[in-house]
Amino acid sequence: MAERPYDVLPGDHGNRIRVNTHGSYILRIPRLNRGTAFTHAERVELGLEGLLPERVTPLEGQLHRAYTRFLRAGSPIEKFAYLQGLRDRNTVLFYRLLSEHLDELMPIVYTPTIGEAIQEFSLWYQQVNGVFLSIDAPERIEASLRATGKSADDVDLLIVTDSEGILGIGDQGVGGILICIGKKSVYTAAAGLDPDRMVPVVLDVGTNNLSLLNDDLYLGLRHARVRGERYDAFVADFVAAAQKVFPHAMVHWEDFGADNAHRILETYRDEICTFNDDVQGTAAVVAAAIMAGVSANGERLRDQRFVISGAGTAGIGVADLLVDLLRQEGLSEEQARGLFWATTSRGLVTDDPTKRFRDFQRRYERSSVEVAAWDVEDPGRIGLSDVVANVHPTVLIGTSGQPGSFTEAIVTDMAAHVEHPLIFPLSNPTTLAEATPAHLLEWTQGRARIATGSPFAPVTLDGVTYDVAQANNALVFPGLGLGVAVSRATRVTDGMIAAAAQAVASLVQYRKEGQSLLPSVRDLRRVSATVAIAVARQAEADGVAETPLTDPVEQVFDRMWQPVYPELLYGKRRVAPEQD
Ligand SMILES: NC(=O)C1=CN([C@@H]2O[C@H](COP(=O)(O)OP(=O)(O)OC[C@H]3O[C@@H](n4cnc5c(N)ncnc54)[C@H](O)[C@@H]3O)[C@@H](O)[C@H]2O)C=CC1
Ligand SMILES: CC(=O)C(=O)O
Ligand SMILES: [Mg+2]
Repeated sequence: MAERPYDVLPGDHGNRIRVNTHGSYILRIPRLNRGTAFTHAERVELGLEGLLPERVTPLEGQLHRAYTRFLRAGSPIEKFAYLQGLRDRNTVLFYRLLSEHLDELMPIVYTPTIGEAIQEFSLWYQQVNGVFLSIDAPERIEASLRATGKSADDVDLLIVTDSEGILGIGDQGVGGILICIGKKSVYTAAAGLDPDRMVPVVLDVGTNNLSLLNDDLYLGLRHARVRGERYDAFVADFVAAAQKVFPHAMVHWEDFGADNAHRILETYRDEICTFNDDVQGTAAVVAAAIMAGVSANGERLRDQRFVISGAGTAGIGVADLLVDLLRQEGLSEEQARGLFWATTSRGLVTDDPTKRFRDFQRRYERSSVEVAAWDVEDPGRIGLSDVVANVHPTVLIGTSGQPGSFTEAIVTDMAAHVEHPLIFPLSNPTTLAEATPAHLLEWTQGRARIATGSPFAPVTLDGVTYDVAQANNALVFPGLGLGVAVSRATRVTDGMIAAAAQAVASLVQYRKEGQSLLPSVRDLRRVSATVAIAVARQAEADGVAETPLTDPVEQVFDRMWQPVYPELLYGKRRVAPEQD
């Protein structure tokens, strides 16, 4: 292999780098570039004299400038574009800015703004660091992974989408690469995964989005989504190539359509180290919020009745993990499943053979005998209001992408039977939330305990300020990825997902009305480290860890990349950061 422009040397949180190039190239490599922070001595040493304005600005000053520039960018999508440019110019500055203003920048680099950026991908296109794989050229997969210039030990994580179910905005074709890039940013900001050690990948299998197919600017394959055997063979080819080129990398699947999400996870979970964020990451964070809410009510999980509105990728993932946790409370699988009612666009999942429910949904089917006794509006489609009226749920979870579907009538009905209903409108982006926290609190006179998918501002009602928990898988996947990397886990077990949920829940002691059910996004680094330690310990307990855990706290901390300018080793010399 040709000499690489730089090598990250072991130790010092990934911040000792050997530079193998010279001059202006250095400014074009985001991991090496310090822009105006290069001191005069460094500029001489590295051949950068005359390529930068005279005045040196250390990192602190650059942060001030970048933040000022960020604030001046007008709309959220302009802020997104600014940050995208910054990330591609200067890795350290971007991640330092993100870490220092996490709650302000996350909604830009992640949900909700990322949804808009994905929809506008082809118009706003600028080169991105990721891999584009075409179903029409499966023979190129391996070469494309190798074209990243990374070798077997360089990659911890592949973040992969086929873009069929991006957030709640559906099929977005090749633009889905941006969700992988957004997740990558969160992995680094939250858990310190080295940004160089992750590769975003889009599997371009075509799109059924007619607006994209009819858009001259659209950059992906111009044909309908390929399904069936060819699709499965393409995914299998990808997995085989990934195993060959990056044998130690976990494969993170993101935003696949419901069928493929569950099927792919089932196919590969016992074969490779893999994880579906929408199914398992969401499940862990939602379970954590439910555990916090249930214990705030002085109850147990087994005392609850759960209604899942939107029995798709995320909804069924949540139900499956809750069933595992209910079994830990002593219920049988059947008893645990009996506490769930799940709805889809076709209404309540029942054993009605005339309805086309999917296999993974049928695990939660209710018997026709049970519902025959219900008083319902339309027996042909038992909707959410019927379910709530007949079940009196204590927990209502929204993963349907149907904005406003938690109506005032449904919520007041639920709250008429439960002192503190747990109501989680989880759909993203913000515009797709099933209800707003302000409405939920107003309709329940402040009694509802709420968690949302996208961020919402606190709500004040009758003198109480309610912090709204953001039940987003961002509280889980970064720590999970870090725990897997530290332990070099060869599989992601159900136990590791449950451990992640319990780790998040352990960080919340619900003491006063209005408190959030989950730790704040501001605390993401602490949350992720806690999740990582729990996951690594569980990997060891489950016999899937390749690296022994001698001192998990130290091992996790050591592995976390810090956004500071690295020590550059240039030839035989050391180019020290920030000295003039
Ligand atoms: N907060 C978080 O961390 C996460 C939130 N989500 C959100 O959940 C939503 C769904 O995502 P996925 O599960 O990936 O999508 P999906 O397409 O797999 O599932 C959506 C489900 O909603 C059902 N549905 C559609 N209309 C309905 C209606 N009127 N009533 C009841 N059910 C209906 C569909 O039949 C389908 O089963 C999205 O908005 C997504 O952003 C997803 C993953 C993580
Ligand atoms: C958060 C996330 O993964 C989703 O909305 O799909
Ligand atoms: Mg997702």
